[in-house]
Amino acid sequence: MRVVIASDKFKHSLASDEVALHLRKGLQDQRPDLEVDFLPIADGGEGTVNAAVHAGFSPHPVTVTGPTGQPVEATLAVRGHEAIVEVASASGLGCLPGGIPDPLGATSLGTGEMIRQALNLGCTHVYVGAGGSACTDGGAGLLVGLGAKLLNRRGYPLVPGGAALAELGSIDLSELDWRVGKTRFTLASDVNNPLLGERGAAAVFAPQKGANANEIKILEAGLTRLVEALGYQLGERAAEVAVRPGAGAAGGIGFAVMAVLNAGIERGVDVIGRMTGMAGRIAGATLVLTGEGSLDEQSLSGKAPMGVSEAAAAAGIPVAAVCGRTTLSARTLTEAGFARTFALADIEPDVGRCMSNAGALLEGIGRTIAAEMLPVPATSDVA
Ligand SMILES: Nc1ncnc2c1ncn2[C@@H]1O[C@H](COP(=O)(O)OP(=O)(O)O)[C@@H](O)[C@H]1O
Ligand SMILES: O=C(O)[C@@H](CO)OP(=O)(O)O
Repeated sequence: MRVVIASDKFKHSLASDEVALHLRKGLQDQRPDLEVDFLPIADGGEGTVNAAVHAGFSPHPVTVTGPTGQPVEATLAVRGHEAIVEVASASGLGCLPGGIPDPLGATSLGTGEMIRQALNLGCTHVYVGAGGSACTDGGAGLLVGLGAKLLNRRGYPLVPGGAALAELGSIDLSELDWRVGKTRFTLASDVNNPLLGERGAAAVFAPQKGANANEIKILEAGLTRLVEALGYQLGERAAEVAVRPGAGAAGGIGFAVMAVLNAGIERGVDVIGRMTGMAGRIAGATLVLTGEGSLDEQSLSGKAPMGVSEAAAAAGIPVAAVCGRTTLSARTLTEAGFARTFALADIEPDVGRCMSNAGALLEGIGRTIAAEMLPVPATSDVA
């Protein structure tokens, strides 16, 4: 009997492989006979490069400019002519010095620099893994990292960050790295939000980057100006791309890579699922476990647990969700395909203890799942 664990990270408490290890321990405490297959999964955000490396890509360390200007060590995943660039590893919340947010000033420059490194390595298909970013600059920094010139209304180079975009005078794409036009780009997105408006990058994701209500308005004005200024270069295409699903991913990096780099879009979980051979690994299992820190409305719009749930449904295998907390109703969870959902917060209501004690709580859930969701072994299976 085999159980597949394909969980995303629990942000702020456990990485994806830690989640899997604790669940496996709990399952095997209860059922030592159980075979547990660990499938690292991610949705474009944190852990995407790690999952790709598990799938056979080579890690390639690079030093790039972090979200607030300091150097950060990031990692590219490379296999043949394909590269995976993870926004979170160059321009992510985890790259902020001392963890201090900078919602107005944080830049995606390092992600652009990392794409350039991928081009230097001869890669001709670059996946840009979106999610977990610290910035809301519409990918303006990323474009600068690839050679674009952004000038303010007085003709001087624009200050980095989303707030400064309100002062954007013009964008010059003439010195964009020439290899961009010869490269295939795919946005591996964790969300399908548009760039602007109440479902946009600033309104939905800037609060988790430290922005208050007034700062959200400033960032929204900056992103609006970016679309307008790019319109002088790209015509109506700029406004068309801004409303596309995924344009609001990673603080609007989705917009820049689709509008300027002509990227196609795919759900990050589908990209990683394909690379890790998820469908084949799930086939023939008795049960699939997936999850993430917070199972919420955002999860339903294409994050890792949904991709795993769909793959399990296609193979006719039951799937259970394990999460730190969920804001979804029992009915919604069932409709999303989860036979059962286990939330750490239901066992330990104190948030601090729930975060610090996540490993032990997951082991308890693993034991419960083994006892309640797995068929009793035939007597001949028991030693
Ligand atoms: N051990 C835990 N217990 C309760 N909630 C948790 C735990 N770990 C993470 N979370 C919640 O999940 C949130 C992170 O969500 P997650 O789904 O992991 O990432 P993302 O927002 O990138 O999709 C945290 O801010 C926290 O609210
Ligand atoms: O980086 C971001 O702006 C968001 C959306 O892409 O990421 P996450 O889903 O990890 O909150």
